[in-house]
Amino acid sequence: MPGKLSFKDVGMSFRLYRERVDTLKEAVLGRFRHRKSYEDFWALRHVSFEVRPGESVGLIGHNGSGKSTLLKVAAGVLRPTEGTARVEGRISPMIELAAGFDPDLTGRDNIFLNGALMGHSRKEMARKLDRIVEFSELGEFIDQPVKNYSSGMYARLGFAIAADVDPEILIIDEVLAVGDERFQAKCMERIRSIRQGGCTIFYVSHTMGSVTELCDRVIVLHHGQLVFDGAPEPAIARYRELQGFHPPPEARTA
Ligand SMILES: Nc1ncnc2c1ncn2[C@@H]1O[C@H](COP(=O)(O)OP(=O)(O)OP(=O)(O)O)[C@@H](O)[C@H]1O
Repeated sequence: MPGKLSFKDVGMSFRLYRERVDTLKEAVLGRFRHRKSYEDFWALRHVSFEVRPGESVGLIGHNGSGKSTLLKVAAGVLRPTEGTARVEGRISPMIELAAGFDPDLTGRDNIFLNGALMGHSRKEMARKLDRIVEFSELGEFIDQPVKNYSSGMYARLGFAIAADVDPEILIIDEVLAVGDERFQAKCMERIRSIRQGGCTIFYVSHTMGSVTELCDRVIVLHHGQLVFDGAPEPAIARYRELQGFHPPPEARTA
């Protein structure tokens, strides 16, 4: 059964601590300023949307617009400060490189660890192991501690696991960006087939071509607010307009 997601008026704030910047001179002159030593920063505010079973939804926005934060709330890694985020179904998050990996364990052991986190028994994971290792193309590195991996190697393993644990909702963050071109193409192929299998997909990317290709619908975040939710083309146009970006005609869908 494909899963679904529902966000109602979700807000996520972080407390940003400031260092006091009063200089000695200011102190001597008695010009103390009483500043707050922290402020609350809303990375997401009033975000509401639904992802229905089997839908493939894209999430785009400028750097720092709140995409990863939204995915972390969806995956239950962060609890929203306001509102409610509901997830129905087994979610397979590929959020940030190395999330969910224990750096001291080998790639192989991390496959079992991630499988367990997803509710799979050791026996089930042992059945999937060869396929995951083969897809990751890590070769003998699979028996090295993952702290020795490059970012591309992390991404390969992360993707290979997430794509093979029979998710009901597959969350894909920008991880593909660090893989080399050939591996990216292989991942896209796998995502297409997972999508055809009816899995619900939530896809974050800065590569508009892949968003257009993979997504039925696209959500645009801008400074933590949801500013558009609709068809891919107008969503991308809105995103570019907000950035004041006008691509040359030949790059419009790239
Ligand atoms: N743990 C945290 N503590 C404080 N601020 C945070 C924390 N996590 C995220 N932020 C801030 O929240 C904002 C949104 O960050 P987020 O990583 O969600 O953006 P993003 O859209 O995924 O960006 P990018 O495209 O660069 O990956 C940023 O200003 C970031 O600095």
